[in-house]
Amino acid sequence: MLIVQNVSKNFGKFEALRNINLEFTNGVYGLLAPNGAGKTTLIKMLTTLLFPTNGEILYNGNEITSLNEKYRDLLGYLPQQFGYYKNYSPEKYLTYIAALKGMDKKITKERIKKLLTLVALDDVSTKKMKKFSGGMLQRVGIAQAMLNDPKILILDEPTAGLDPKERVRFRNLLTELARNRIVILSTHIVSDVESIANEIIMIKDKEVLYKDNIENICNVISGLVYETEIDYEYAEEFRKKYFSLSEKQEDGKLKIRFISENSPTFSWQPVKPNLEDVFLYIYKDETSEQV
Ligand SMILES: Nc1ncnc2c1ncn2[C@@H]1O[C@H](COP(=O)(O)OP(=O)(O)OP(=O)(O)O)[C@@H](O)[C@H]1O
Repeated sequence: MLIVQNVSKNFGKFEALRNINLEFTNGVYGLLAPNGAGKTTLIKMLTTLLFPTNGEILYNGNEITSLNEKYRDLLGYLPQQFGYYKNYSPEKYLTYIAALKGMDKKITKERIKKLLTLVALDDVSTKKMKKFSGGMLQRVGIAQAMLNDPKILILDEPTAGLDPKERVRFRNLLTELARNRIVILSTHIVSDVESIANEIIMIKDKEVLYKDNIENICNVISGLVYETEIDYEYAEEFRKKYFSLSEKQEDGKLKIRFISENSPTFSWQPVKPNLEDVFLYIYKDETSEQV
């Protein structure tokens, strides 16, 4: 089990994270927050690239930095930007990374073959990566992070640049990988984690706001989400009164999904909140550019 205990991180006088407490067992965890909330900072501490200013991170009761190599052997990490050599093939690249990790040559060969099949790159294993799509490169990145069969797999914004089809494939792969390990996935895109995460962690104002399953998180705004149809002329006034979640043109009217804490009128349809609704509501004060 991986435990983050009373962890804070300051950069000089700037406080990036405050009093973070988290527990991870096997499964997929979605670290979901807008850009700049501190996801990468938390991930860098989990991967020992940064040290907490206060508090500690424990793996099976031991402080991770004191475990040194032993911890890094348990860890697979795909950073936001992963470096690869475009003139290398996936096979050559993975062999190179395995050598850097000091892995046994015989084991390496077998392992690379299996991993390339797992990430569906076996048919291009000897092709140079320079012609690969974003999705193919991300899968090479995952294979690289999986080389040592890690107990903890950490992926920082792994779906950036993937098309919708590649995202689906990627999600299915993660579910497969999470059966017997901790997978922590950071993203600011709700749909990346909505269908696969066992738990969602949301960070707001430098602290953990929620760490729970999706149903419980959605219950936070249960009874507050509605849909209704209004005339376009009335839209601006309506948006001032209620928080608009989404809007769609339908038969000359505006179909609007929104949050209201007032008692409903007869023309409002109560609807079940989803994770996107919670995300938009929780981070409503952040600029839309950040979200
Ligand atoms: N080395 C650093 N020195 C000073 N401030 C930093 C440093 N690294 C991060 N920060 C600040 O800490 C805050 C959190 O940054 P972080 O990169 O962890 O956010 P994030 O949620 O991962 O966003 P993104 O997805 O854009 O990386 C930001 O305000 C950032 O400017």
